[in-house]
Amino acid sequence: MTNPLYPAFFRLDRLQLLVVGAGEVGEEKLSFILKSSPNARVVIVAPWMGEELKALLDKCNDAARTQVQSELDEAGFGGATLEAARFEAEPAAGEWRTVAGGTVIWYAREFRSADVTIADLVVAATNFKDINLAVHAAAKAARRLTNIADTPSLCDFYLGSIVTRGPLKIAISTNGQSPTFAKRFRQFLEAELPELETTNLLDDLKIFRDRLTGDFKAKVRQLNAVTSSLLSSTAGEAAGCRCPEGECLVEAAANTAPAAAAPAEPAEVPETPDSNENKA
Ligand SMILES: C[C@@]1(CC(=O)O)c2cc3[nH]c(cc4nc(cc5[nH]c(cc(n2)[C@H]1CCC(=O)O)[C@@](C)(CC(=O)O)[C@@H]5CCC(=O)O)C(CC(=O)O)=C4CCC(=O)O)c(CCC(=O)O)c3CC(=O)O
Ligand SMILES: NC(=O)C1=CN([C@@H]2O[C@H](COP(=O)(O)OP(=O)(O)OC[C@H]3O[C@@H](n4cnc5c(N)ncnc54)[C@H](O)[C@@H]3O)[C@@H](O)[C@H]2O)C=CC1
Repeated sequence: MTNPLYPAFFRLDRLQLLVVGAGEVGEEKLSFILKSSPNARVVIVAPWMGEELKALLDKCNDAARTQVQSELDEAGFGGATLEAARFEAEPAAGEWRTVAGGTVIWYAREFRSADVTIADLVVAATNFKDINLAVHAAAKAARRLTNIADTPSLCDFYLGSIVTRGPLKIAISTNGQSPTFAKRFRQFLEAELPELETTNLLDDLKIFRDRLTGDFKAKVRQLNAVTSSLLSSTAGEAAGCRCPEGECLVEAAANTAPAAAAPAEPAEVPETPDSNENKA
């Protein structure tokens, strides 16, 4: 079977998300969305909201109340954010903030076609096929990107399992074939990828990258040289080396760190088939 899905990473603080339905599935979708993108702006339309989702949102809100601006800035969530979308002259049944400046607003009523106009992305998660179909029809008529949770064939995009390690974000999809495998593979990667070392490695690489001078090709050469140990550690594993607890990566991070402190002269590295030098 072919797999033509194209992954992209959305900035949900700049986009408005509409979720129709706030029961079990709405809770599952929103818990992962807010975990990965706590700065998201979300509008929920549903006559009732499940207790678990309410509890999750209350917890986010409580944490947000004790948040101080400096912590937000430090976590990279500072600065201007977009206002959350609202339905004019309609009272919200609930409004929650998150630590990262995200907002969730709930309107306790049935879905109306015009609701989709406030959103860039629409997720339908009600337990009624006909309502989900109505959400799909309205969203597509308004050319919104649409996810109909119970009908993969109507989805413009799938929600994936997500692994976050500092700046590294990995999204997993099985092309809709086995969400349970996506979940298990997430758990596998979460267990394998050390949080601190992965974050440090990427932070060092950013420092190194920011200090590079010279033309594009020279920069690519230096970045390839300093990261080549990452590939050799993978090659080591392929050759039978089983490093427990992600030690290969830790080692690679350690080897990379000194280079981050003082960028080396452009190193001559052999061309590899995946060399990026000619790509902008
Ligand atoms: C197409 C897709 C559309 C979409 O929702 O975007 C879709 C569709 C459906 N899911 C169903 C069931 C389950 N979904 C999960 C879990 C997750 N589902 C997620 C994504 C996706 N689910 C998209 C494809 C992703 C891909 O390409 O792989 C994850 C990854 C992300 C997320 O939800 O945010 C999240 C794991 C998050 C994590 O833990 O990391 C579990 C397991 C569990 O809950 O423990 C079960 C029960 C067991 C099972 O069926 O596997 C059903 C049948 C409903 C029914 O039978 O009534 C449908 C409809 C159908 O397939 O027809
Ligand atoms: N994609 C996925 O990962 C999964 C999808 N599903 C499918 O998702 C669907 C939803 O199931 P649950 O969340 O368990 O249902 P649920 O009964 O827990 O919640 C339904 C929600 O829809 C809302 N709703 C009902 N009528 C509405 C209307 N006219 N307008 C707006 N909101 C309305 C309710 O207020 C409630 O919040 C099912 O069809 C199920 O097959 C189920 C499991 C996983």
